[in-house]
Amino acid sequence: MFEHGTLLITGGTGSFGNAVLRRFLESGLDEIRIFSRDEKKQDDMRKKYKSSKLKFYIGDVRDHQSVLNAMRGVDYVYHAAALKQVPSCEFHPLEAVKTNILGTENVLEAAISCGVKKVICLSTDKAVYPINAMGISKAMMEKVIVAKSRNSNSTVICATRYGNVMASRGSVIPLFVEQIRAGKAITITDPNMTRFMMTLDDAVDLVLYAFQHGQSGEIFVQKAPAATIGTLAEALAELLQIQDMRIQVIGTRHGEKQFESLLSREEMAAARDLGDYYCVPPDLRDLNYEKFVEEGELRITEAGEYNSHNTRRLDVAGMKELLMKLRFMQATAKGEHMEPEE
Ligand SMILES: O=c1ccn([C@@H]2O[C@H](COP(=O)(O)OP(=O)(O)O[C@H]3O[C@H](CO)[C@H](O)[C@H](O)[C@H]3O)[C@@H](O)[C@H]2O)c(=O)[nH]1
Repeated sequence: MFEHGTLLITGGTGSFGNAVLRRFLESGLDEIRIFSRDEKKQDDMRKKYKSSKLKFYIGDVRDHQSVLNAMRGVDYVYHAAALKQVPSCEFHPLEAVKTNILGTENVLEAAISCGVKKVICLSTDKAVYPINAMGISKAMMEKVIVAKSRNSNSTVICATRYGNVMASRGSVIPLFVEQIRAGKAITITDPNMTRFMMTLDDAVDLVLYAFQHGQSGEIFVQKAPAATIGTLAEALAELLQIQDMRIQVIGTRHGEKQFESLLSREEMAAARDLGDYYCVPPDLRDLNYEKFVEEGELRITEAGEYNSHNTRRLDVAGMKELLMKLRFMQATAKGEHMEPEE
């Protein structure tokens, strides 16, 4: 899709950064810059990809100067750097503010001042009706994105929002597999809890779509099916041919929702349905606030949110089919060991 140019990936050593990089290495880009704090992971990537297109920048999105140094001469930015662990953000909320909110401000300001053409920022369903510090900081990040997009004529700024990425590092699927392999009981929080189920490949498709079609201030949302955790556990047991799987119900963890929402009611009222995706246009009410204070909208009253309880629900067969699209599960079902999806 890119004929030429330079792409900067913040958080480029993480799973999203890596997945996007793999796709973009085959594009016409001249240079791809990986920006992260992690020297060791950068070195691993250098050895793994062995590409002269790749350039590595040590820095932190919290440090404006380090972002600016990496931004000069850049055409496109994929901003994936974030603190994304729910528990750590809960205990250290100001760290989430610094990385997720102020770090994004730094990236966008640097991009605007360096004349970058397009920036795509990564968000999460936990930013919708947020209840934990990670989600709240990502919700604020989205507000910063939309506010910045109002003031920037030359740099297009968009976001993509996802549900859970299946089999990502530290997530429930590799955990259940590990527990099953060790002959332990699997620890289910609540068998009726639902989550959107999405592959990393789907996530990358949405980034490409946003780079191609996004207008400033738009948030692109991946439509996805959902499943209960009980269904997920049953599907895994069938795929791994476990007859007598033991289950321990441990209860809901702190900061955890029974279901996730990908679009709020207000957003659903305004969203464009693009088939596989929704596009939420920016709120362009001007700074006079008149419409905000004095006018309501009936279409908001009539709309309903889009969440993992009311989206298409996978049964055990559907869940198995989706799981088997993952390289991680294909290897696991054959009894091979594979690291979680990167
Ligand atoms: O032992 C467990 C762990 C999880 N779950 C359930 O499995 C689902 C998914 O849990 P994950 O931990 O895989 O994903 P979360 O939705 O909790 O959030 C994860 O993905 C987020 C990114 O969106 C953050 O990275 C976060 O820290 C990380 O835990 C949830 O319903 C959870 O209750 C269990 O049943 N048992």
